[in-house]
Amino acid sequence: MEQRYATSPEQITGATTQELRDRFLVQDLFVPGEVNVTYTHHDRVVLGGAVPGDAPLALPTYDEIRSEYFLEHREVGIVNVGGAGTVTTDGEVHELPKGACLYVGRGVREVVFANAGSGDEGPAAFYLFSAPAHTAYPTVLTLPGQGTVRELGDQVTSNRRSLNQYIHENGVKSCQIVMGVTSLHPGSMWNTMPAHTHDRRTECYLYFDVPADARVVHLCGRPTETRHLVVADREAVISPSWSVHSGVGTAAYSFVWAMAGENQSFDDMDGFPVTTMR
Ligand SMILES: O=C(O)C(=O)C[C@H](O)C(=O)CO
Ligand SMILES: [Zn+2]
Repeated sequence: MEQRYATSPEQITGATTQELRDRFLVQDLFVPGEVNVTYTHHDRVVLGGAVPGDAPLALPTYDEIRSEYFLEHREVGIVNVGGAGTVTTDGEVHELPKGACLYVGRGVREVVFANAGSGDEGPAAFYLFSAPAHTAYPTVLTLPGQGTVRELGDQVTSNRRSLNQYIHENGVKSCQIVMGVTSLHPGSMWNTMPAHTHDRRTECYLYFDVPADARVVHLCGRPTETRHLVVADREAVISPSWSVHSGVGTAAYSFVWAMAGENQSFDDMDGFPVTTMR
C-alpha cells in the first residue's frame, strides 16, 4: 500500500511540478489482475483500483490498517468505470454495469471482483474509495442514473454536466463517504466551475472516459494561489480540505468524486467566483 502523508498549503508554495504530482496525483491504480491502493492521511482515505482478469480478484487487507480484513474498521464505495462486472460481498453477488456504485459497509469480510462478459468497454475496472467507519450500514447497489441527479452549468459557458449523487445524506447511507459520478455533456469541458473548497472534507476525483489523446488540466491549491496538474484517463487527484478542485478537459470526460471528513453535507462548500481566483 502506498502511503501519502498529509500536506499543508504552505508546503506547496515552491513545489515543482513533480513534487505536486507526487503529493496529489495517483496513477497506475488500474493494473490488470491486481488490486492497487493508496493511503492518504488526509481524512485517512484509501483510494484503489481493482481490475480482475480471467480469475476473480479478492480485496486483501494491509499491514498499514492493522485489520484482520479490509472492512473490519472501514467502509468502501465502489464504482465500475470499465465493462460489466460483479462484486461479491460475503457470498452475495452484485452486478455492476459501467457507472454503477456499490456501497459496502463495515464488517463485510470478503469482497471479490470479477468480470461479467466481454463487452465494448473492455474488462471491469472497479474504483474504490474507503474511509474509517464507526458502525455497519447495509451494502447497497445503485445503478447508473438511479441516484439523485443534478443538472448543472450551461453549454454557453462550456460546463453543462450531470451530477449523480449515489452515497449521500439523502441516498445510500454511510458513516463518512459521500460519492457520485459527474459526466460532462458533449462540447462542455469545465467541471466544478465556479470552484469551491470544503474545509470539513477531503475530496478525491477519479477522471475516466478521458480519450487517450486528451488530458484534464485540474486546478488545485488555495483559491487565491492555484496550481495545476495535467491528468490522464483513470488517474485520481487527492484534494485536501483547503484546496479547490476544478478542471478543464481538452475533450468531454467523466469523473467519480468522493469525500470523507467532518460532515456529509454536500452543499457545505465555500464557492469562489473565478474573478476572485489567482
Ligand atoms: O461538477 C461538479 O460540480 C462536481 O461534480 C462537484 C463535486 O461533486 C464536488 O466537488 C462536491 O464537493
Ligand atoms: Zn468539492
